[in-house]
Amino acid sequence: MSLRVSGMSVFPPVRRDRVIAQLPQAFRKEAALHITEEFNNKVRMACQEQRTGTVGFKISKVIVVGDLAVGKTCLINRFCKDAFDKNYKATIGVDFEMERFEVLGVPFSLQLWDTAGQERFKCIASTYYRGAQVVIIAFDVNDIASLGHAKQWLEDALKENDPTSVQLFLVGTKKDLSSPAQYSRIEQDAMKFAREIHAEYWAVSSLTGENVKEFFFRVAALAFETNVLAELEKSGSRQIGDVVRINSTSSNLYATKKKQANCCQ
Ligand SMILES: Nc1nc2c(ncn2[C@@H]2O[C@H](COP(=O)(O)OP(=O)(O)OP(=O)(O)O)[C@@H](O)[C@H]2O)c(=O)[nH]1
Ligand SMILES: [Mg+2]
Repeated sequence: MSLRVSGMSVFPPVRRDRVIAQLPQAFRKEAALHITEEFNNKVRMACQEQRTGTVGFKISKVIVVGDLAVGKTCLINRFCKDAFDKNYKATIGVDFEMERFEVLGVPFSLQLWDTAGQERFKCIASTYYRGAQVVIIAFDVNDIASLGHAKQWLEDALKENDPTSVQLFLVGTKKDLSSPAQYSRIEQDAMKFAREIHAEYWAVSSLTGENVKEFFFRVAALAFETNVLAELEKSGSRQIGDVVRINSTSSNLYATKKKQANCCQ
């Protein structure tokens, strides 16, 4: 498991290509979590006003689930390391990456949990599902069966979480391997399913990098927006600086960590 948390006490400037100033748009408007063009106004104002006083650690937990070998690890590696490995190495249990962003001037991190698709590791992997704010269900656009299994992955992930507060993404992988005609056929089914489960639909290629950055930017932006809105609602007139320190998602993360320690020794 690779743990890359740099600068816990002081925040070094975030990478310039991880700065999100505008709301990134959905891949398909017909299967989007919401279709507004800009960040929520309340969120923008809160970030603007508190820009200089903001301290602390704002973070969302993201889990990536889906059948074995659909390309979950490659997707994360393309985004976090700009690397692609054509050889399959099964994830054993889970893997973990931390990715730092700056959204509307506020530091924000995604904690990305890459889980195993292989049945024999599923039991370990599922102990890490808890406390997820975002669930990404990956399927291979060249393998209709992997889309069929998405529902089961969703159910398993939601068992460990509050279904009303989780943001869902359905991601078709390996787009480079399909012809436009094949792709558009599976896209119909995938978008239909995405709408049924209230997920946002994306299609990506980790080999070429197509839509990978756009996808994670969208995930980061929507997770951030939801996170801040929830905190604003909870805190009433409290400042976003306070919000950061008592973030409920982070306390969930600690709960997950404790659970991990119990299960995996
Ligand atoms: N052509 C192509 N191959 C891909 C792409 N993404 C992944 N692959 C290949 O698919 C295989 C499986 O990729 P992984 O990312 O390891 O799959 P996984 O979902 O993490 O698998 P588990 O960890 O077992 O659950 C590897 O051989 C990758 O090289 C892609 O976008 N295009
Ligand atoms: Mg993997």
